Amino acid sequence: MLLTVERLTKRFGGLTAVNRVDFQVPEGQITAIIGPNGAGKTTFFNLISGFHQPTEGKILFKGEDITHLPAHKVARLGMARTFQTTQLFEQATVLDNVLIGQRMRTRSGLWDGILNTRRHKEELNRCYEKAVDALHFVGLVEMAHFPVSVIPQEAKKRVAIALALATDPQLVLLDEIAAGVNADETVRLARLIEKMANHGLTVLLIEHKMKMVMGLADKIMVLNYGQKIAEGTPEEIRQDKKVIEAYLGGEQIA
Ligand SMILES: Nc1ncnc2c1ncn2[C@@H]1O[C@H](COP(=O)(O)OP(=O)(O)OP(=O)(O)O)[C@@H](O)[C@H]1O
Repeated sequence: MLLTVERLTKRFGGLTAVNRVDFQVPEGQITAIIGPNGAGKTTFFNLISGFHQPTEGKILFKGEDITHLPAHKVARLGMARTFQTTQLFEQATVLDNVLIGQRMRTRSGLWDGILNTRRHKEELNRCYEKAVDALHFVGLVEMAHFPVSVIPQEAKKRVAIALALATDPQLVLLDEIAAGVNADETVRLARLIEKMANHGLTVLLIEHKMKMVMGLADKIMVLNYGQKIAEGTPEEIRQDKKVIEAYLGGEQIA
């Protein structure tokens, strides 16, 4: 298992956003987390990526205990997450966004940037190569020098993915990557996620678009009020009574 989570719990005052969740992410597969609004999905992502400290529980990544590691250290170990496209720098180019994002995610301070040594320059060259590779992978190399403000929404999603890929991850966390794009764009983004898995990356995604999740995921975990209420293949999840109940009156999962 690439990622193992044991009894993971996060309380915000009296509210238990994530409640004793046991969960595993197998290497090389696409795993999805679904659940109604407020179910705890984003909090779960924030916990495993080191942005929130768990109240209880344990997180193992590649066999290493990362429960109390800060986000930049988790990133350096090979876990990357996407953020909303609103966090991109609109006036900067696509390439600069990837370069800046890569540094922000894997560095804790500015000291290594200020000490402008030869080692530092070599590292910058490596960063540049990785950023260009990532743009190739997501199909954005032609837009590398466009400001983010002029590119379409789907391309912005691809920039967000390139940002994650440029940190050289083994596990990529995608947080609602298909939100706010149309049906054709959603299909194209799904193809890109498949391409990531085909290249050996492990993908964990939160997604509200059920058709996309059902078509993509090898395994799905369902959260409701912070608890895991089901886990299984898309087929198993579709037929699960608890899942159907949790979604009644909300979105359709069929
Ligand atoms: N920093 C915080 N402080 C207090 N409560 C929080 C905080 N972050 C999340 N919560 C609460 O925890 C619960 C779970 O929220 P979370 O955003 O993880 O759900 P979600 O499943 O991602 O929802 P959505 O699908 O709407 O994004 C909600 O009741 C939310 O109000």
